[in-house]
Amino acid sequence: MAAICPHWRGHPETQGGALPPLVNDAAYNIRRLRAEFSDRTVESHFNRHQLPRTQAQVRLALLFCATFYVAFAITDIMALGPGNDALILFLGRVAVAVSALISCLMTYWYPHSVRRIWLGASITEIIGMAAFMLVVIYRPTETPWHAMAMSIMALVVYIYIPNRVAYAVPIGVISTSVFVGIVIYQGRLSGTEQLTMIMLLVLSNGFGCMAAHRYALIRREEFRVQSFLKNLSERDPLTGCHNRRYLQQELLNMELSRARRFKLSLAVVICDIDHFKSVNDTYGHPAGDAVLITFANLLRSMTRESVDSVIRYGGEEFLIVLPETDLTGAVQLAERMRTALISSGTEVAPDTIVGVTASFGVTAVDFALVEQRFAQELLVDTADRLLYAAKSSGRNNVKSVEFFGRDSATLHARRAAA
Ligand SMILES: Nc1nc2c(ncn2[C@@H]2O[C@H](COP(=O)(O)OP(=O)(O)OP(=O)(O)O)[C@@H](O)[C@H]2O)c(=O)[nH]1
Repeated sequence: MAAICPHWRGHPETQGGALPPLVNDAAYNIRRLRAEFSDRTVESHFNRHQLPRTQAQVRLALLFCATFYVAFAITDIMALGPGNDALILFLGRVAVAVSALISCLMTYWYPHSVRRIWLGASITEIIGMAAFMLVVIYRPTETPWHAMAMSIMALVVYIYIPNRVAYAVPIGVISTSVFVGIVIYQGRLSGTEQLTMIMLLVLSNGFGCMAAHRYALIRREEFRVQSFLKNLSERDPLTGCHNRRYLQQELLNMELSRARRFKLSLAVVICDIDHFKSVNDTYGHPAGDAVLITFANLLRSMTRESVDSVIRYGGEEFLIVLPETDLTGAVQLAERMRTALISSGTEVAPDTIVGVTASFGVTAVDFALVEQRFAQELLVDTADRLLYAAKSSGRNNVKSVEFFGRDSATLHARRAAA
């Protein structure tokens, strides 16, 4: 039975080692106004990448703000004296602290969710602003101090508490407007004082917005450069496939430990274009390159996006890692690839189509049966030996064997090569 599971998706966090999407101008465009990547996949990749830092920042920022918020209750009591008014303000301040605490706890309860961080931060900010409006209403004689506090709070919302710019800006602007409305309604400031206060608040909001916007852009620019370098070091520039370095340093270890942990099957296919040298010799190196690209595209188009990985293993040799796939499924796939390659061709010059065949070595390990540990190279070596067995027995065919660990692999590979 083929065990290819078309809907398999790794958890976002366990995909930590996964490559970001290929860097191209369109995918990594930043929408200047929103200060976010225009491509949603890239934006969510960016947010996942930032998640641990965002969680740490949000916890520190909210707890720091909540502590100060509650501490300022002393000034309520000093201004209003102990009584119902001070109690109402105190309850408002406690509500902010509770909301901040819950938002911090949410970063532990939902450690993979960026959206919940934004939700928690936004709700705490809104409750904080609402509680502050109560202070403004109950302590109407201290408007200049409130205006100063409002400026600081707006800056905190824009810059200090991590949030989407698209959420922070409306929260900052609306709460500042409500504050100005209350102050004008209270009518304790002269026209000149009101104008001065409004201009100062516009200034702090403007600077806050610009700083938040600039910070969001800078972080995305950094991410774009990092992704570009990661792609350079982990992808083959000709075909866009992963390169051998990525396979050996990250991918195979990650997939093997995942398969071992969940007792799943994992298949490895190595394939190599037959008589590729003669393509180069007959049509030239650029034509050979074009054939390699066709082959790589065919392999990629026949594997599951974000699940399987196609690696350019050598010159004209490709390795495919198929998670949650047993030997039967992998052999079926290799056969489909082999026949698809026969019926495809590459136009290397006007009216010149080059057709090639390929040989395949396939192996799979079922961790429900194999408990012993083995070096990742052993699995790849087994597939490689099967490839050479396929080459020796006339090319354009598929050789396979189940991998049972060190000894059985050698035994089976020898048997298959015989
Ligand atoms: N065009 C092109 N050729 C490459 C590239 N990398 C390796 N090659 C060529 O691939 C060819 C591999 O030749 P061989 O190893 O003899 O294999 P083959 O001719 O395919 O023969 P079999 O594998 O035994 O069927 C060599 O001529 C290399 O120069 C590349 O990036 N582009």
